Amino acid sequence: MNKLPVLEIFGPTIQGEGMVVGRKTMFVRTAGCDYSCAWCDSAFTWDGSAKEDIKKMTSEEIFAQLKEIGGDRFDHVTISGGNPALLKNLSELIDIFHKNGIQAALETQGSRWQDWFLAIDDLTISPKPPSSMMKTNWTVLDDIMDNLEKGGRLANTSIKIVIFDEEDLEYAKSVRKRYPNVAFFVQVGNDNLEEIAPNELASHLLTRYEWLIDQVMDESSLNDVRLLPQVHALVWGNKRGV
Ligand SMILES: C[S@@+](CC[C@H](N)C(=O)[O-])C[C@H]1O[C@@H](n2cnc3c(N)ncnc32)[C@H](O)[C@@H]1O
Ligand SMILES: Nc1nc2[nH]cc(C(=O)O)c2c(=O)[nH]1
Ligand code: SF4
Ligand SMILES: [Mg+2]
Repeated sequence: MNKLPVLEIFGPTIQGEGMVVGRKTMFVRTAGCDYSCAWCDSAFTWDGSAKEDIKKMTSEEIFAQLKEIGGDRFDHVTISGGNPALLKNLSELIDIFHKNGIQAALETQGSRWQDWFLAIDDLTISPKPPSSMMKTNWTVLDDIMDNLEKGGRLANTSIKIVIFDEEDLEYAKSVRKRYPNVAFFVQVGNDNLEEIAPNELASHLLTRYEWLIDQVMDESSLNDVRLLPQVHALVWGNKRGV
């Protein structure tokens, strides 16, 4: 029986980021990542600190838990991590969603391809800028975008770049230029993962948002783009499971 490493199942909540921001959704968060971004807001998925909480679950068990906590109050599930693209066998889970009239979204960084990407309804690829300290493998990312285009999935796909500084903006510009036919989002980086007061964080992130808006407004190579903060961070701060 195919089992998946799961760290969190929660919702319904709003999708706080990117292409379907604001949409009511459930979340399934898988364990494990091939990256270790300097500013990862979900480091517990890969740094060992939540090792004891990882549950090996079948697709049926995951769906049963989603129904147990979400009832009939959802029709959309976002799979995030960690990097869910490390898992070969997510087709079964996506099939269960679709058979039950539920759409599937994915959050991944574009470092690995899986054939089941072609079945995802809202696919977010989030390549990592220099501030993350990670290095983009352009060959892999080109292949992913190519496979999605050949599979007729570009309308279901978006690119989302998190921005902390000017160097990240340059990186975003190069990604935009490389993949001009894909919906493109820039997202405010949260550089205060220790803050526990949501209002303090919101006020700080809105200042960062204004800075990002100013930068992008001045940039002719970033015209057909959307800029967003993480809405869940504005509402709930750094709280987990929201
Ligand atoms: C935790 S990651 C999991 C999915 C996948 N590993 C990825 O990075 O795309 C989910 C999203 O949160 C973003 N993210 C992580 N840390 C962040 C931070 N400190 N500020 C803003 N966005 C962040 C990532 O770039 C990604 O788009
Ligand atoms: N509400 C909410 N929206 C999100 N969008 C992407 C998230 C993620 O961690 O992947 C996330 C999350 O953790 N919570
Ligand atoms: S790729 Fe995603 S989960 Fe992995 S370290 Fe970076 S932000 Fe965190
Ligand atoms: Mg998150």
